[in-house]
Amino acid sequence: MKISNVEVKDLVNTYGSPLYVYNQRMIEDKLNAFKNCLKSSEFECDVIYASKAFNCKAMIQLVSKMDCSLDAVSGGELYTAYAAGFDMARVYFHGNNKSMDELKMALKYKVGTIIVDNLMEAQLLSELAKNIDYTVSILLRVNPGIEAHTHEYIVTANIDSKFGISIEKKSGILELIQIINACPNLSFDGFHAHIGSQIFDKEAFVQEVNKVCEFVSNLGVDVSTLNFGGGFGAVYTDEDTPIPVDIVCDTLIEAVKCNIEKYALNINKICIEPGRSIVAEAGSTVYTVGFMKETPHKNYIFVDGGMSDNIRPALYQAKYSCVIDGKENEMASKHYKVAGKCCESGDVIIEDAYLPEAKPNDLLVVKTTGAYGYSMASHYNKACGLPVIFCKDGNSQCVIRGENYEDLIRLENDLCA
Ligand SMILES: Cc1ncc(COP(=O)(O)O)c(C=O)c1O
Ligand SMILES: N[C@@H](CCCC[NH3+])C(=O)O
Repeated sequence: MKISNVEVKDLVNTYGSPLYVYNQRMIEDKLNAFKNCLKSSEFECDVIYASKAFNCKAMIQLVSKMDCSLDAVSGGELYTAYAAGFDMARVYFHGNNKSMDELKMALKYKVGTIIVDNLMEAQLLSELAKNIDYTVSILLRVNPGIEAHTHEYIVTANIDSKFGISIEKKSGILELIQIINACPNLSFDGFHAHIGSQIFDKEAFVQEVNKVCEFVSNLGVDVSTLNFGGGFGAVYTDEDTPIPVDIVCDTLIEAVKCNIEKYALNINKICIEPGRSIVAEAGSTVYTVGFMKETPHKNYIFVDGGMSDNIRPALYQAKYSCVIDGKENEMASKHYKVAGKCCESGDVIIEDAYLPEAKPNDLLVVKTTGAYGYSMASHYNKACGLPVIFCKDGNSQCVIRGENYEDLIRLENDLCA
C-alpha cells in the first residue's frame, strides 16, 4: 500500500512503528478546495484552519503556504504558530478561559483577531490592550442555541454551554460591546458561532446563519464580520456521508446572501474554521500486529499503540476502518477486534474489523486518524509519542520525531541538572 506514492513498509523500515502518516497533497488539496469554494463577489471570505485538530509547525507552514488563516486556542498553539513563522495578523485566538498570560502573549505577538468569550474576558482584555500599539479586531462568541451532532441537530439545546454568550442575552452582549469599544485599541467587528463537529446536515449550518443574522439585524450595532466556525465532517467508515466542500461553502454563502438582502445587513467578511475536514482523511496510523488471541466470541489483533495515540474510540465510541498492508485486494474472511497495548479494557481501536487473515508482523493501517489523534494523544503507560511523517509524491519527511524513553523522563531529569 502506498501513501502519496510512498510504500507503507518503506516508511516503517525508515521511521519504525507505530507511525502517524499524512498525505501532504491531500491536506493541500483540502485547504485549496475550501479557499476556492468559499468565494463571493459581495463580501470577503476567510478560511481559518482550526489547528486543534492537528497542530505542529509543519502543518502551520502548510496553512501559510496555502494562504489560509489560523485558529489557535491556547498559549501553546499560539507559541507554535509564532515558532512556525506564521503571520500572526492572520491568527484568530479563541478560548473560554484565556489566562492573563495568554492574552498578554497574544497582544505581544500582535495577533490579528481575538474571539472574546465572556464578559470577564472583555473587561480584562480592555485593560491589557490600553497600551498596545496596534488595533485588535474583536469578535464575540455567541451561542446561537443550535447544537448540531452527526445526523441530527437540536435547536435551542445548548443554553448552558461553557462557550460564548447566549444569543438571547441581548443586554449582556450590548454591555460587552460597549466595554470593547471604549478601548481605543480594540475594534468590535462582529460575531463568532460554532455549532458542533462532524456535522452531516447542511440545514444545521443554514439555521446557524439565519439565527446569527436575525440576531444581528435586531442589535442596532454595526457588524462587519461573521465567523460561522467549523464542524464539517470526514469519512471514517462507509456509514459517514459528509457534505462535499463545494456544497458546504455554497450553502453558507447563499444563506448569508439571503440574510444580507432580507435584513439589509452591512456584512463585508465571513469566515469559517474547518479543522477535522482538512486533516482527518489525510492521516493514517500505521501499527504492527503483535500477539493475537481468540476468546469465545472474539478474534483479537493486538497492535503496538492504542488509546495513547488515538483516544477517540474510547472517548466517543468513534468508529474507524483499516486495511492490512499488502492484503488490500484480498477477500475479507475474518472479524477481528483490534485492541491496543494500554492497560485498560477500553483500549480498543476497532471493535469489528472485517479483514483478510492477519498474522503477527503485518502492518495494519488505520485510516482517517489525521484529526484529534496526535493532538489528543497521551503518555498513558508512559507511551512514547509517535513520529509524524508527511508524504508527498513519492517522498517522505519526518516532521515530528518520535519520543524515546529518555524524552519521557527528561522533565524530571532537568530538575536534577
Ligand atoms: C470554535 C471552534 N472552531 C472550529 C472548530 C473545528 O471544528 P472541526 O474540527 O469539527 O471542523 C472547533 C471544534 O469543534 C471549535 O470549537
Ligand atoms: N475532539 C473532538 C472534536 C472536538 C472539537 C473541538 N471543539 C473529536 O475528536 O471528535
